[in-house]
Amino acid sequence: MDNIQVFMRIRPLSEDEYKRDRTSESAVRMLTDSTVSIPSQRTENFTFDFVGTEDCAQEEVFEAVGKRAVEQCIQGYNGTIFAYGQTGSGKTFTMQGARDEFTGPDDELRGLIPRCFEYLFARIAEEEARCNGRVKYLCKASYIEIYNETIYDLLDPLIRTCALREDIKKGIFIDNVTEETVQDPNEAYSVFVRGTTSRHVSATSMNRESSRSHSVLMLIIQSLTQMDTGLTEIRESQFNLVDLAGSERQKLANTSGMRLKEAANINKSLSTLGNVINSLVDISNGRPRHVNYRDSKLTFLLRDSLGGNSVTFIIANVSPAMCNDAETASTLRFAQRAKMIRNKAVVNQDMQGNVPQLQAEIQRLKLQIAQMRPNGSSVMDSSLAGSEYTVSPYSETVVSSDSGSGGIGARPAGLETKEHRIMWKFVLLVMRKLQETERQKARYAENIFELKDSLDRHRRQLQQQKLVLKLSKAECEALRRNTSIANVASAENNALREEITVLQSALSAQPDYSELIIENHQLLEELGYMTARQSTISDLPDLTEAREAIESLLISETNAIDLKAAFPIIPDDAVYAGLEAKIKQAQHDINDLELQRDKLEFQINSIEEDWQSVNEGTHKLSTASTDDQVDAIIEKTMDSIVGDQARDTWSAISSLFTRTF
Ligand SMILES: Nc1ncnc2c1ncn2[C@@H]1O[C@H](COP(=O)(O)OP(=O)(O)OP(=O)(O)O)[C@@H](O)[C@H]1O
Repeated sequence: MDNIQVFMRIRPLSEDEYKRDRTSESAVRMLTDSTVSIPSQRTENFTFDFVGTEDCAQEEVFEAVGKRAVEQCIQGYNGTIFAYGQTGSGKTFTMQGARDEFTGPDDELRGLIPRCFEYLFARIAEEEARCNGRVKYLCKASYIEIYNETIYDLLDPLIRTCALREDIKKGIFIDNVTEETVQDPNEAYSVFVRGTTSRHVSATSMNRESSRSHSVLMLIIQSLTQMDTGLTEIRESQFNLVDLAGSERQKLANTSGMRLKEAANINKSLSTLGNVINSLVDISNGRPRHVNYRDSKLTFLLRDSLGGNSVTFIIANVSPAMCNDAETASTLRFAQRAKMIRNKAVVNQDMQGNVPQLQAEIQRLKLQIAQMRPNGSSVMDSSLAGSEYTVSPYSETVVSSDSGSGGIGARPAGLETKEHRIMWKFVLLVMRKLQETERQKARYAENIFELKDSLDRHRRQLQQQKLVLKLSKAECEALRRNTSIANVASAENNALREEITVLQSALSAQPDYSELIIENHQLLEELGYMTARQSTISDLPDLTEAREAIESLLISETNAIDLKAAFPIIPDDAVYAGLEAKIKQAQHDINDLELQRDKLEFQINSIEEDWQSVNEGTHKLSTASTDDQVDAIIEKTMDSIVGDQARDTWSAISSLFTRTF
C-alpha cells in the first residue's frame, strides 16, 4: 500500500498581490527542502514529498510528478494527478502551462499535460522497440468537466452531458463518453486543446480566466503482449489528469442566478472531497469509517484515485502573498491530510483466451507443479487453498495473510527452467483472479452498505418533507381563516356604500332650494320697486284702497310667511343644516371605510407575501446541502417576513432543518 504523494508548488507573487501587500515578503517560510510553515497564521509545520518554490520550473514539476506517474501507467498501474489550490494559485499553469501560449515541445512554459504526452509516447516507442514488436500499445483519450454536478463531454461537438455508471467488472465509468484514439503527442495535445476551449471559465477577482468546474483528462493506456505460450497478456491502465476548481469557499452572499448555483456546487463538491479525505485518513489510522464517495460526482468518478487502485499524486498550488496566507494555510492543511491516505495500486493485467482453455491450462499446471514438489503434494492443496493472498506478478511470489506457515512465500523449488517459471506464473494468475473475486465481493458489500445508507437518508428527508407539508397546511388554513374575516369586512363595506348611495339619491330628490331663493329674491325686488312707486300711486285718490291692499300684501315678512304657508315643501334653515350635517357624516363614514378597506388589503398582501417567502424558503432549504447554505437561507427568509404568525411558522420550519443538519 502506498501513500498518496503530495507536492507543493508556490507560484511567483503577482503584481496585484504586490500592490495589495506593499511587500514582496513571502507568507510561506521554507524550513527545509520539504518542510514549510506560514508564520502569519501561526500554523504547524507542513512536510511534503516535494516543495517547488517561486522559481521552480515546469520541467522540475514534470520530473518530480509527471514522469513518475507515466512510468507507473506504462507498467499497468492506474495513475492520477490532482492540481488543488485556491483560485489563481497556478493549477492550470501547472497542468496545462501558460494559457493559450503553448508553442510546441520547445516551449519552456508548457505544463504537465503536454510533457506527459511527449514522455508517454516516447516510452511507448521505446517499449515496442525493446520487445521486437511483441508488445503493442493503444491510447485513447476522453476529456470531461464536472460543472454544477453535471458531467459534460468536452470532446463531443454538442458538449453532451453524461451519466456515471458502476459495473462490477469495469468499476466506475462514464457512460457513452467520447474516446479518441491518439497515436502521438501532437494528436493527444490537439484533442486536449479542443476540449479545453469548451470549458466553463469566467473572470474572478483573483483570476481573469478562472475555471468554474473540475476538468478530468483521461488516458486509457492498453498494452497487448504476445506470450510464448500463444496467449496474449493484456494490461490496461487509466491515467487521470485533474484540474480542480478553486478550493477557497465560494461567496454565496450577494450572488444570484447562475453564479450562485455555480458557487454552491463548487462548495459542495470540494467539501465532499474534504470529507472523503478525512474519512480515508481515519481509515488509514485504523478507525473504521464509511466513505461517502457518492456525495459528489467528482469523488465518485475518482473513487479509485482516493484510497483505491491508483498511484495518486496531489499538487498543492499556493500563492506566496500575505493577503492569501489563510487560503494557503488551508490548502496545506488539506494536502497534509491527503498525504496520509494509503492507496492499493495493482497492475491491471489479464490473459486473453476462452475460459475452458484457461481452466484446462490451470489444471495442467497445477498437476505439473504438484509433480515437481518432492512429496508430490499440490501447491494449491497444501498451502494456498482457503487463505488470502497478495500477489506480485513481478517478483513472482505469493504471500499468505495467515503467515506463519512460511512455505509458500517464495517460488517453490524445482522451478528452475523457463517452462516451469511460466507455469508458476499461470498459478499466480489464478491466485490473482481469486483475489480479484474477493475484492469484487468486498466492493459489492460496500455498495450495498452505501445504498442502504442513501436509502436511510432519503427516508429521513421524506419524513422532514412530510412535516414541512403538515406545517404548511396549518399555515394555509390560518391564512384562509384570515381571508374569510377580510371578506366579511369587505361585505360590510359594500353594504355601507350602498346605504350612502341611497342617501345621496334621497338628497338629490329634494326641491331645488336655490331656485326658491332666487324666486323669493325676485319678489322682494319687485316689492321694492312697488314701494318706490308708492308715492306716485298714492297721488291717485281713486286708487288708495287698492294701494293699501297691495301694501299689506307685499310686506316682505308677511309675504315670506304666506309663501312658507303656501309652499310647506321649502325647507327651513334647520332642515337644511341638518341635511348638510348628514351629508358630511356620510362622507366621513365613506372615508373611514375606505381607509379600513385599504388597511385590510395591505394586510392581505403582506400575509400573502410572507406566505410566499415561507414557501420559497422551505423549498430552498430542502435543496440546501451545507450548514452555511441553510443559515443563509434562514436569515434571508426571516428578513423578508413581516407578520408574527409567518415568523413563528418559519422559525418552526427552519429549526427543523438546523437540527437535521
Ligand atoms: N509558476 C508560475 N509562474 C508564472 N506564472 C504563474 C505561475 N503559476 C501561475 N501563474 C500565473 O498566475 C495566473 C493564475 O494562474 P492559473 O490560471 O493557473 O490559476 P488557477 O489556480 O488555475 O486558477 P482558477 O482556479 O481560477 O482556474 C495566470 O496568469 C498564470 O499564468
